[in-house]
Amino acid sequence: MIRLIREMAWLVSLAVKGPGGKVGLAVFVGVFLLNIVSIQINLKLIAWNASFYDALQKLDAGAAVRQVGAFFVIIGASASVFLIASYLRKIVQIRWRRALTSASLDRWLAHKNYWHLANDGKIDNPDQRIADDCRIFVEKFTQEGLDVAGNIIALFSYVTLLWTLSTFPLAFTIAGTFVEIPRYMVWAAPIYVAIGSLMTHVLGRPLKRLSFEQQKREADFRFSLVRMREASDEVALAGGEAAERRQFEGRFGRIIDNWRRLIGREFVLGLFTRPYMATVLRIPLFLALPAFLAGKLTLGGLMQIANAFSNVVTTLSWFIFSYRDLAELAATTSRLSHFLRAADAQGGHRSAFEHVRTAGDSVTLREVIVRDPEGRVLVHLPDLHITRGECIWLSGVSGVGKSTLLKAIAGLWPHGEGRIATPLDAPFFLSQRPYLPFGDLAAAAVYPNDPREFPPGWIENVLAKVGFKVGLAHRLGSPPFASETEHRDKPLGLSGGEMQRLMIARLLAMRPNWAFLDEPTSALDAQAERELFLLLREMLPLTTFVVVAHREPAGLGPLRRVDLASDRQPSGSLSTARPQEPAVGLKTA
Ligand SMILES: Nc1ncnc2c1ncn2[C@@H]1O[C@H](COP(=O)(O)OP(=O)(O)OP(=O)(O)O)[C@@H](O)[C@H]1O
Repeated sequence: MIRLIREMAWLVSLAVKGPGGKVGLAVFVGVFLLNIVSIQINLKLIAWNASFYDALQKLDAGAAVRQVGAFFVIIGASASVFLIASYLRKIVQIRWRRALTSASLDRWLAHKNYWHLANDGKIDNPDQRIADDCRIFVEKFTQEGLDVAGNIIALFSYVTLLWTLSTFPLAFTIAGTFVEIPRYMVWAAPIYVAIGSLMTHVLGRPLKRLSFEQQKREADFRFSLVRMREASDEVALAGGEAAERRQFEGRFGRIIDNWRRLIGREFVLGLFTRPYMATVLRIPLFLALPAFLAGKLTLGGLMQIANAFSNVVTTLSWFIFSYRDLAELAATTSRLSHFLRAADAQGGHRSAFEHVRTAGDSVTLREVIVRDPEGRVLVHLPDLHITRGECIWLSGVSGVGKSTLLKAIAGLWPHGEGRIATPLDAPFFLSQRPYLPFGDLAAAAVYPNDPREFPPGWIENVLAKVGFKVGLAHRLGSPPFASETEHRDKPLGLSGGEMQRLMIARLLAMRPNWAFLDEPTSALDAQAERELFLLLREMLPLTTFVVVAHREPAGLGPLRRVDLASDRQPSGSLSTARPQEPAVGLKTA
């Protein structure tokens, strides 16, 4: 519990420190003050009960009419304060959600944490945590947090009132003994609520776990739908509808299973809380009845004390009424803080490789061993020195570890050892599976740059050079180019080869000194590949190219071939010993 409160405080501090968070805090304090005003108005309403019912008892028509007028004034004030407070609370929610989302995105994107977290598999559905959990946390916290604080003050006010009103004792004889409980209405309230809270807690305890699980399963289901949308071509061509349907139903079935458990538990809890809520306004009347019947209270006094009592009980019962929301707030706090802490921990993540950036004009690998996550050796490179302007062809059978070696050089892959020295100027890495961002063809061509940074016609020219000619103007969209935040629902509709041409255009746009390309032309015929490589060499004469390819990349000029032989240790071996023979052969093609 203390840990949960600490995590909650940490999340709130992130929201407050973020952009607009401090103003949010000021508004939050304003809402809190309005809540106190609302308590004062409620006290007025309790007092109104005495005046109104006493007027009725005395059949004083003038006083009764005045009290009707007073009632509308009090209710008008109460409604206004409620509406203003509720509007301002939503303003706080906007500000704090923005700040918390921004803090989450910062942590997720920093140090390539999104990559490490995805590969570790420790954090499920980060998208849900950023999109949903930030929202739920802020909504629930601003609601429940204000309620806690407001209820503490309200409780103090109502108990004081109840204490002043309930001067009469409860007297009875039990087994011949005379018992007198002074101010029994004050004691009855907490006892009544304590029993209620205990019952609620016992019956509702599994709700937090179930609510946590429900959010996770919902996110898993949604992710599978998004994945299918992304892979619509592949699924359609493979005729995978039935298989996809099966797994959708499997995931949705898991939602239903947990949902049933959740509603079952809510039902059990409701068996207690519904009757409790229904009786909370009447019980005080019954409890104060002996005093009224004994003539110690007027009708107005009875109604006033009943109101004060039910206010004490309702305030104390806040825990019971809000159990479901509190369970959701607790689950969301755990999910979000777990995610943010994991991202923070990744920020301090140390690769097993010794990465150095040097001022020199070379990439040097010394005694580099790349391993898979289980520790098996994939690649052993005793010594590799690549100088500026060279072309390296990185070859080897499928699965030997070529892509993984590139990821290790990029500083992503953490499993292995050895020294990797890279120059200061940022190398360009092209992944085997090209990524298309939201936006039009121009945005995709120069990603991650902004197309608006390029002179008019420049991107079009590069695209034409790499082979986009037909319908290029239409595909580029009309300037100014679509914003990168604009959602692109319609796919760009590129063939595998066009996608690779687009990546070459990207390379030309970036003009890096160092380019590491993972199977950049595997979808193109030999003639097209040669033309593109000749173009690259012509336009980037000083760039170093390290190309992973299954066939010799012709057109880039003289090549040095680095062949990564398949030399894996037997499956299941966790040995850290180096292979007997170096797994690399250096040949000049
Ligand atoms: N994220 C990962 N988690 C676990 N193992 C991985 C991961 N990525 C790669 N591997 C392991 O590393 C091996 C080498 O993969 P890699 O993609 O580097 O091969 P490759 O030589 O580029 O193959 P190909 O020529 O088919 O693209 C794979 O067989 C796989 O077992």
